[in-house]
Amino acid sequence: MSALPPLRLGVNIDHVATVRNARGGALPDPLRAAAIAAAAGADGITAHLREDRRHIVDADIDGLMRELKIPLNLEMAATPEMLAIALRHQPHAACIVPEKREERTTEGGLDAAGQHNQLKPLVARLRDAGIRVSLFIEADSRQLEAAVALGAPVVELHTGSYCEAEGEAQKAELLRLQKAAALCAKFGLECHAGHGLSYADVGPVAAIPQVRELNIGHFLIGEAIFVGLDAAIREMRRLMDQARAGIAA
Ligand SMILES: CC(=O)[C@@H](O)[C@H](O)COP(=O)(O)O
Ligand SMILES: NCC(=O)COP(=O)(O)O
Repeated sequence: MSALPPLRLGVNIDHVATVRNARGGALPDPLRAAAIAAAAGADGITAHLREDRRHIVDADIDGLMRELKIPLNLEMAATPEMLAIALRHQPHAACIVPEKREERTTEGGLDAAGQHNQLKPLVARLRDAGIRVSLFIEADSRQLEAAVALGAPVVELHTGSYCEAEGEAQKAELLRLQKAAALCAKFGLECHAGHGLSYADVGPVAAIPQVRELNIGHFLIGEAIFVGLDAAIREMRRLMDQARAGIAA
């Protein structure tokens, strides 16, 4: 197999802000986490400005745009408020994610097919502003076709079901991701993946040749409590590169 394109690691710093907000103070500072992640080899930072600001808040996005030396991928719901914020900040990328106030975390992919009319103008506005638009969707051909119809150049495949499954069920979920990633190449979509990934399950997803970027957060921030953020990121990077080397050989 010819040399694969590099696999980027986006570090999601949401849950540094979760710990900070637990006491309502300024520490731990998500901006410090972003700087450590960049120094540890992260290719980008992902931050999810939720409508309820349960973790990342507007001032965090202001600070990241002011200080970050690597690309920011702003995760956002498809709302007029978030569109205005994205257009004001002009981050490198914006990833449109579904949001429910009562959810503990993202529970599934965006229904790009069912929300075509709502999403079309929003995707166009972001693209016209030069922001790389991705849609956080299920590994499903109908959603991939919808992403093409919407003019989104990138999709991020939801890996939550894969991470939660075990045994034969996890193999089936991995096959779903592999097939969707192959369809991305056929459709001309750049393929990313994320949600729930850990050391234990990142390898097979990193080994999908069409996947160009993984966005990983919760596990890394949790691991950082025990080994430090730099070491956690470097180990994730090592596992990703090891998996990638295995298919490039
Ligand atoms: C879309 C996704 O899977 C995550 O990037 C998202 O940020 C999860 O939401 P929380 O970070 O609030 O758990
Ligand atoms: N889009 C996925 C992401 O940014 C991180 O998800 P998680 O690793 O925090 O579950």
